[in-house]
Amino acid sequence: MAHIQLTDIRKSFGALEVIKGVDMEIRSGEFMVFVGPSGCGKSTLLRLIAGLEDITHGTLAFDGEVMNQLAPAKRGIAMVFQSYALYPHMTVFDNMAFGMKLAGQDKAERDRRVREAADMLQLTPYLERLPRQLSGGQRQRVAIGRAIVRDPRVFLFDEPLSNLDAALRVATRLEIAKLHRSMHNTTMIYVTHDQVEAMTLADRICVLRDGVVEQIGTPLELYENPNSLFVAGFIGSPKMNFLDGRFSEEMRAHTIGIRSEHLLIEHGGRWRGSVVHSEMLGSDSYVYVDIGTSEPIVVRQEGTATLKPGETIALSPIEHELHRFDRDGRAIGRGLMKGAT
Ligand SMILES: Nc1ncnc2c1ncn2[C@@H]1O[C@H](COP(=O)(O)OP(=O)(O)OP(=O)(O)O)[C@@H](O)[C@H]1O
Repeated sequence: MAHIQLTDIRKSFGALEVIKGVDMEIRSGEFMVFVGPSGCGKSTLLRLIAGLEDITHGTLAFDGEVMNQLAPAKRGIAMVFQSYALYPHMTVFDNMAFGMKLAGQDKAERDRRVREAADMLQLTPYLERLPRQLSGGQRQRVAIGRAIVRDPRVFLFDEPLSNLDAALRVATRLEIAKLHRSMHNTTMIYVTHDQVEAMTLADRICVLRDGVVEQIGTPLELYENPNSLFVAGFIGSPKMNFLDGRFSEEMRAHTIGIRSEHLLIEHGGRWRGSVVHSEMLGSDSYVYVDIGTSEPIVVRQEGTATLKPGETIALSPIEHELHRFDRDGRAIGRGLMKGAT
């Protein structure tokens, strides 16, 4: 259990500054997810918190205690990486118990903790197996189990699911959500590229851009009220549609944004266009429509889309769901402006 405070954290590699003054508070027991484009500094920020990189400037504190100079092993953290790095010649049990053995914990306690973690992660039937006799998802659960038994104050995950196939990712994502509920006192920080992981796991998401924090909020806050074009375009799948000034004149915005589920295909709709392509996902469909913007806009329709490429259709936005952005990409409000026609 730790409350984490980052104050004006900066990190340079030689002359290159990659973390450029980050202020952030992560509450005790919170699940914080870092997202952002490749190279924005997510992993570096996590490694600074872990103590795997030195902080160039600023203060990192856990529960008010400054961590900057403290060795990683003394911080009470456990980290799970993309590669599981299990010892190939050791059983699952020994892999999980090894750290405690090194720390001199007695056998009965090691046994108890490993069994408890194995139970939590449904690994009990595999305790005597070697890593190579496990699936990728099971191996990653062993890596998580090995971290749990250390009873960390802070749990750090760096893209732990990115080596797994789609089905295993979902299953292991659910395990991690359950784990957070059962370890509700443990602060967790999780780096991912995956929208769904970020939206489903996070209490709050931090969107990083080029070494600075762009916005921090709950998944729904970021989805519904992004404070910039950048966050609007980054959070949500499919991506928010952006329409330029030609479409937004009466809204007095430089750009307007509208999510795929807030567009209606209807006769006499406001924008005319032609269908480029439809994707059927089973429960719903994405229809791509060329209305004269630089990229086709995407419309979500329930069920199976029956529209054919080349068909002309008309679309209307649900007006109060529009997002308006100024010339600098800052959000300036939702819906039509009062008094606009
Ligand atoms: N040890 C290092 N030496 C020099 N530059 C580094 C080092 N580690 C990271 N960088 C640089 O710092 C920047 C941020 O890297 P980082 O790995 O934190 O990004 P990221 O957001 O995690 O990216 P990705 O999503 O691709 O993993 C990048 O420009 C990277 O090249």
